Amino acid sequence: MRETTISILGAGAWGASLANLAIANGHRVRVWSRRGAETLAAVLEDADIVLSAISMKGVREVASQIQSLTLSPATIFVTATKGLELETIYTPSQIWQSFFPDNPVVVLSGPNLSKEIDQSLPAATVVASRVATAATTVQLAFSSSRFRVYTNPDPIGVELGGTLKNVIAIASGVCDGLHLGTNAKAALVTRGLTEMVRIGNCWGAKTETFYGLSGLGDLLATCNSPLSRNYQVGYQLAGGETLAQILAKLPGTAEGVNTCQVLVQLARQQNIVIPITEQVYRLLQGEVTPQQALDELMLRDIKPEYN
Ligand SMILES: NC(=O)C1=CN([C@@H]2O[C@H](COP(=O)(O)OP(=O)(O)OC[C@H]3O[C@@H](n4cnc5c(N)ncnc54)[C@H](O)[C@@H]3O)[C@@H](O)[C@H]2O)C=CC1
Ligand SMILES: O=C(CO)COP(=O)(O)O
Repeated sequence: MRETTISILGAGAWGASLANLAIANGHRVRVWSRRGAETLAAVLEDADIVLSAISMKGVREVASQIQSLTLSPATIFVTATKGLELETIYTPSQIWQSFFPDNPVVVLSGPNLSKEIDQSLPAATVVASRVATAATTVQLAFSSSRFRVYTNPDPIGVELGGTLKNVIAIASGVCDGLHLGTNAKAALVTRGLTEMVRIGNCWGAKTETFYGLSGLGDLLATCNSPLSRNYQVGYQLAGGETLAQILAKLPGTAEGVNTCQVLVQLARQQNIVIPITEQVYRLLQGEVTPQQALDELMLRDIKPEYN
């Protein structure tokens, strides 16, 4: 494996885990944090790969700061953020590409609960790009005996899988918090996947991508793990806490809260039917109780499974 210079943006849970994976593979790794002493210019100097693990709300600001630096057009940008921008409905990779139109952009996403990766437990992920050689470079840089990296040619599908599942993870937390049982959970996750495909297709994502690691895989991980912050939001809402109380003590970011708002806005504009997401939104807004959200879903007009 060739030694590569990798600059990681964001020293939160996921940035730190990815930095450790890259260090364990023998690369030169520098980490930038907005609270750290090092400048972006120093951290990005001579970077072969710039990997962003910044939460959604900071992506545009950091990308715009980097735009004023001189980077080689060969520098690969990797985005590991799972969110959507409220004002533009852009995905993180679309933001990076808009600031750096001549650089390859790669999406890294999969069932990757950082706490498990920090314990060196085995995991797999996906790197996706329209530039196949860039995806392969990132695959080689991060692959190891404990982190299996697949390439994929559908970056928007891979990115949306990781982003959209966060909303279904909140719903799954509610389902478990209300002790609704295994049948209910299976129905929720499966119908949630249908919503993900429906929304993803509007963006041009391929249906098959949602049945892979970055879609179904990440859905299974986050909908079934108390380590998921999004799941925790739903679980604690079911326990009667308010969203403000939950977010005040949550360790790190639960992107599904903002993603849900963006999706409902988009679905209402474009007449996309996403009933689970709609009920999660109403719950997060305090418009319905968890039980009322469940009743709304169960009492929708009956219909064929596929249409
Ligand atoms: N923690 C996990 O298990 C995983 C997280 N992700 C995704 O990675 C992203 C980051 O997640 P975590 O590291 O868990 O969150 P975190 O809350 O631990 O860290 C967020 C990082 O973003 C930085 N940040 C936030 N706003 C910023 C701004 N305006 N300017 C500069 N930096 C800013 C913070 O300083 C921090 O370094 C999220 O989109 C999340 O969905 C993806 C896979 C796994
Ligand atoms: O995306 C994740 C795992 O793949 C992390 O999930 P949470 O952001 O819900 O903790």
